[in-house]
Amino acid sequence: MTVQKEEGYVTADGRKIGGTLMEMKNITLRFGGVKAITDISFDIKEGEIRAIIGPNGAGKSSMLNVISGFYVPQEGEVWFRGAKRPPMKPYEVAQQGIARTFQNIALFEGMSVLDNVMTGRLNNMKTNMFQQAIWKGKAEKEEVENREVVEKIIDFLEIQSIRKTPVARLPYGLKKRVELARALAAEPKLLLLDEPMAGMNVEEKEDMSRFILDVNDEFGTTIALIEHDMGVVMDLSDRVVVMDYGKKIGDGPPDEVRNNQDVIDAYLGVAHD
Ligand SMILES: Nc1ncnc2c1ncn2[C@@H]1O[C@H](COP(=O)(O)OP(=O)(O)OP(=O)(O)O)[C@@H](O)[C@H]1O
Repeated sequence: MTVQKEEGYVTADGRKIGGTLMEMKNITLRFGGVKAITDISFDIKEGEIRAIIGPNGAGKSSMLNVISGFYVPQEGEVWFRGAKRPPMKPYEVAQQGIARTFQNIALFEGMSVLDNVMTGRLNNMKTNMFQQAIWKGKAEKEEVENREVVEKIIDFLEIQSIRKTPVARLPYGLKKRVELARALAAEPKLLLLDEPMAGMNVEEKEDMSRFILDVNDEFGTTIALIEHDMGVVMDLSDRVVVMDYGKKIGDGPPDEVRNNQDVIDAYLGVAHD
């Protein structure tokens, strides 16, 4: 088991990483007889970019789904912002400040980019539909505030020119960027990215990498991601958890993980499909 440290650290490039934001303690998740995750512990610190990697079927998606509240593990504890999290619905987890993107894009294809990004703010709205109907002023003020946040993110991700375009008409790489914009619109404390580069060409991957780094830098958003592209993972991440057959076989900065013999055997050095 890893030693959990409360304090932060300074990265090789001089960024200050804060204390523990999330802690997974001895998580075990089963689907019937299949153990997708076996007794895994790790933490995510404020402001860091944390990757979860491993061969196909290692349990990465299952772990992301535990973090996002989609699956409740049979054993173990999930701690977030210093408190043990009781079993929660995904929307409650979202309200706590955890947003995510999906492996297969999950946008409203017929709606414009702007409207899609606005849906990311639904959890942040204080007035409900009834209040909006009878209390126009307050709802209008909220709408203006929401618009401001959304426009800032649209500018930041450089998608101003397509804000009125229906998502269905966009190329794949831009759709992925719109999905990132929608997740950011919730102003999350922790952003989960499920294979953000999957299916992208080299140029699209470079763009996405830059945006992920800029989001982390500009908004201070803590990011946890699953990714198959090893080059991307090693370049982007501050620390990496490596899973294989549901178990944790490595945990540390990219250079350390890269030289871990178990990791080389399981994933990096050995062809795996
Ligand atoms: N809903 C489910 N029902 C039953 N078994 C599942 C379910 N989801 C995952 N599994 C099993 O749990 C194990 C881990 O799967 P998971 O999808 O988490 O791995 P992964 O590392 O994300 O894989 P990939 O890289 O291929 O997406 C696999 O053996 C998988 O078949």
